[in-house]
Amino acid sequence: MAKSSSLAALGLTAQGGREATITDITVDSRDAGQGTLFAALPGSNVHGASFIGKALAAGASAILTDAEGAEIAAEDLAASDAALIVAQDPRQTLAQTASLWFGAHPATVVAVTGTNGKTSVSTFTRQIWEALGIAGVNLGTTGVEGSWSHPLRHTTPEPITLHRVLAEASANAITHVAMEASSHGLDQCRLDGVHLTAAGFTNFTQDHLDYHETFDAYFDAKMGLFTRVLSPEGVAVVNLDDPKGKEVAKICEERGQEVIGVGASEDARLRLSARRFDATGQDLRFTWQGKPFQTRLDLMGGFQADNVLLAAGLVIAAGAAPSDVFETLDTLTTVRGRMELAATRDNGAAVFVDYAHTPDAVSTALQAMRPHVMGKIVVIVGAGGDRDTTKRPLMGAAAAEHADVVIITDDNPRSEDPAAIRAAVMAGAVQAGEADQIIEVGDRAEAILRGIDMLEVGDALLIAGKGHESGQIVGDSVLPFDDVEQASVAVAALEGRI
Ligand SMILES: CC(=O)N[C@H]1[C@@H](OP(=O)(O)OP(=O)(O)OC[C@H]2O[C@@H](n3ccc(=O)[nH]c3=O)[C@H](O)[C@@H]2O)O[C@H](CO)[C@@H](O)[C@@H]1O[C@H](C)C(=O)N[C@@H](C)C(=O)N[C@H](CCC(=O)O)C(=O)O
Ligand SMILES: Nc1ncnc2c1ncn2[C@@H]1O[C@H](COP(=O)(O)OP(=O)(O)OP(=O)(O)O)[C@@H](O)[C@H]1O
Ligand SMILES: N[C@H](CCC[C@H](N)C(=O)O)C(=O)O
Ligand SMILES: [Mg+2]
Repeated sequence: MAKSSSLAALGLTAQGGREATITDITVDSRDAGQGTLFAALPGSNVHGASFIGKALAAGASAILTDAEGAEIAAEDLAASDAALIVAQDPRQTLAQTASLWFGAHPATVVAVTGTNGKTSVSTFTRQIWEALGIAGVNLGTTGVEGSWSHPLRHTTPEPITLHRVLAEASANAITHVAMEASSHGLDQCRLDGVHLTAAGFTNFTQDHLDYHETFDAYFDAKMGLFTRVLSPEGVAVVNLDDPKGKEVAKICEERGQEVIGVGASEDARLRLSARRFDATGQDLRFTWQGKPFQTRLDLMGGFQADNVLLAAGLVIAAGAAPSDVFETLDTLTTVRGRMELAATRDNGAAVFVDYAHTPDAVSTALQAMRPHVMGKIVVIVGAGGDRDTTKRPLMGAAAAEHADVVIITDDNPRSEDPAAIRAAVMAGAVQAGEADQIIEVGDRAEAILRGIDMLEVGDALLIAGKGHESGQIVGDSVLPFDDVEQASVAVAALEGRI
């Protein structure tokens, strides 16, 4: 039977107390039909209210918008008998409505925010649950992954998609979800209808200033996870080693949330006490409420250990026994495209693919490689088009500061001139000027081939920026491109195997 609901059952009150039967919900007038609730949202390009007339013509039975939207579409609305719901923040109302429309979501949902590490932490959280025999998925940049999977367009999907996916996960017997809360998603209240058990904070550095404009606005958007979405009964798991960590913990404590501090900091409840790196990973010693534990991680880079401990904190916050959680840590495997060993030359030199696409991530990833690399480090770096332009020179500078050879290439140029993006990255690299060699190779496949060709015994290459991505966005086209695949093809060609 086709689904339908009254406005009241969706928690909505229309002007004049009008009722309507809702058969579908959409934010896009082009998807509206008979009985649809059309949410006309204020957008970054246009107010969705400009399309109310179209939605009504298609048969929409109710319109959700704000006061501005009601004014924009006043004529169309007056001529229609559709119900009108005017909300102060229609995005937030939509999130609650979508939650009621799609029904129950898995009982345990945790979310993680921070500039870098969200995908990694949510993936490790899911891996720990699986090792504990719990049916869990992670949901974010890499889609829904785990015992049930589903592709996604956004890191944090808009509420209609999000709640549809959560309901489907639930119907597929998934009980636990670890999701990413992007700053765009938080700013647009995309996950406000999700009931969270716990929420995590990784770190705060520069990204997305094109959208948020200031660091303060960007930080406030992220803090919405703790100040708005996670209830006072929820548990906050906070990386205290980040310069903003203590401030985040204070914000959470003021809201009445239990805080599990993680990191090397003295105050951390889950405290990293020592780590030793070797060629294939690292050994960790840590304490939980003062009690010592140790584990082995077959993961490259100190930041991966930070992410693993945050994930362990989230799993504990969601109810698992700490000692059971710690026993699973040596089973964790590399997150796709995050410090992933993509290929090895016959001389032993390693090629890593990593999703570093912020200045901090480029420097973290390169510094993470140092203890594992005896020779020189070569990095291939670029920056995405139609994204924060101010991060480009900073990414170039981070590359030149921490690598011996820098090859500047294209990432996803999108609508921009790739040469201009490369020039901005180059300007930062040249100004930092610490690398022995800085070159520009626009074509990414050629840059990878040249980078791998430079590797001698003991050297390593980092291919930064695109991680798991399987395409390169040039203009409106997505051209097939996979860094891991290109690296193995290049190694095979250079070793004379193809
Ligand atoms: C900047 C941004 O986040 N924009 C999102 C936002 O679009 P918008 O509201 O600004 O769109 P708009 O073009 O102004 O249109 C306004 C409204 O009119 C509606 N419309 C438009 C045309 C029409 O014919 N009929 C109609 O009804 C649109 O559906 C929209 O609701 O709401 C849309 C629907 O929910 C999103 O698809 C869209 O994501 C765009 C595509 C996007 O690329 N977002 C990226 C930047 C993003 O969100 N990224 C983060 C990850 C970032 C990270 O951490 O790395 C993510 O969570 O994925
Ligand atoms: N804890 C961390 N601290 C600093 N850098 C990190 C950390 N974790 C990951 N990174 C860097 O950030 C890159 C992206 O990691 P990840 O995909 O987990 O982050 P994300 O926050 O999900 O990114 P996105 O904003 O694209 O969703 C990694 O490839 C690595 O270079
Ligand atoms: N979630 C990030 C991913 C960036 C990945 C990088 N390859 C790029 O295209 O800039 C964004 O959309 O800004
Ligand atoms: Mg992510």
